[in-house]
Amino acid sequence: MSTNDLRVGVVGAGMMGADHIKRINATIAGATVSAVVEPDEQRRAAALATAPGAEGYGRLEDALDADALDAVLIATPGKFHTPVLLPALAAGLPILCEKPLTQDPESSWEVLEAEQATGRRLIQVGFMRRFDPEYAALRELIAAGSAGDLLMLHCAHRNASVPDSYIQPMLINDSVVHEFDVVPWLAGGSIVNVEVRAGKRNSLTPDRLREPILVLMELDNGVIVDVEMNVSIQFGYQVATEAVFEKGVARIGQPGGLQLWQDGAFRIGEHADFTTRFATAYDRQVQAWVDAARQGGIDGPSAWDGYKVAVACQAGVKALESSGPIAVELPPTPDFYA
Ligand SMILES: NC(=O)c1ccc[n+]([C@@H]2O[C@H](COP(=O)([O-])OP(=O)(O)OC[C@H]3O[C@@H](n4cnc5c(N)ncnc54)[C@H](O)[C@@H]3O)[C@@H](O)[C@H]2O)c1
Ligand SMILES: O[C@H]1[C@H](O)[C@@H](O)[C@H](O)[C@@H](O)[C@H]1O
Repeated sequence: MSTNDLRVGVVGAGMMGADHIKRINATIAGATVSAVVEPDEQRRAAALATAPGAEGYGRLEDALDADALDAVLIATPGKFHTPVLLPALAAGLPILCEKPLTQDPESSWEVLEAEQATGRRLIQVGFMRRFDPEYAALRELIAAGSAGDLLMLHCAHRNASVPDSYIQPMLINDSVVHEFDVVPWLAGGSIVNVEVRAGKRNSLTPDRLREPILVLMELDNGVIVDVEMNVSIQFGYQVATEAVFEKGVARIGQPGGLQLWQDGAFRIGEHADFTTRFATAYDRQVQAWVDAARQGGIDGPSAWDGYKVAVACQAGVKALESSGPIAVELPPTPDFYA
């Protein structure tokens, strides 16, 4: 650790938090994990074993009292983001908050108000797809217009399987949440409505879920988008987009692993889960945040972006339970985020 390093407190040392702790100490320049905040003693001890020099705490407030950190990375489950965001904001610290910002628009609005009260934009939301090189290339192509105007996006979001804790609304709040952020960022418009269609159920889907689903979005610039959301596809993890332009078609997220010709067949390796598919995106996201946090700011999706996604998710969950499109209605952008 260099004395100039940003001292990062990681809150929540489950799957994602443990991954970020390793990333910060092994890959990221200018930062060290100085505090691990995790109520579960076993998980805290396991994380501390990978973070030499870090201190362990059960609550963020205790780490703040000990002046143990300069910035906070939040990796608690979404329903426990607000109780961590509010004290971190009150302490005036830069924050990287894993998606979603919070579970609903009301609590996200409360967080926006708390951030505005600090007078600074301190929250970056972990919509890491914006840092994926392929998404960035597609966004540049769309903005350049060299293939003509963008007309449609076909998105596929496929998980091999999901844990027992994954319930029906999470198809939207935990998974399509990524498309609700990245699609407007790619296509340069706002979501005006969301519709969900559920067709034939996968017999391999856990009993508590009804999927795959098709999520349709209309943007205010006329672009329409479909997302196949699928969490029982078995073969691996695949997040792909096909963009249809006036004069061409572009694809991202195609399998890019080992190519193997054997036994009269041709195979290409595919990802098993998001940790490898988005490894570069997570690294770039955390490095951008550390660089900005060292200057006291953020460099990525803002709390306002998180709020807009919370409104889209609320419409998406309603659409899961009804038929036809549900409007996505946003209040005017507060001056602070304009
Ligand atoms: N960007 C991505 O691709 C991606 C992938 C997976 C998860 N996530 C997000 O990361 C976050 C964590 O997900 P996960 O799968 O690692 O969850 P997890 O359940 O594996 O781990 C969460 C940890 O937080 C701890 N925790 C709960 N409340 C706490 C509190 N108040 N203070 C400190 N620790 C607390 C729990 O004990 C647990 O160890 C979620 O917001 C999730 O949506 C993002
Ligand atoms: O929490 C995870 C994560 O956000 C992944 O990026 C997404 O593909 C999964 O569907 C979701 O369950």
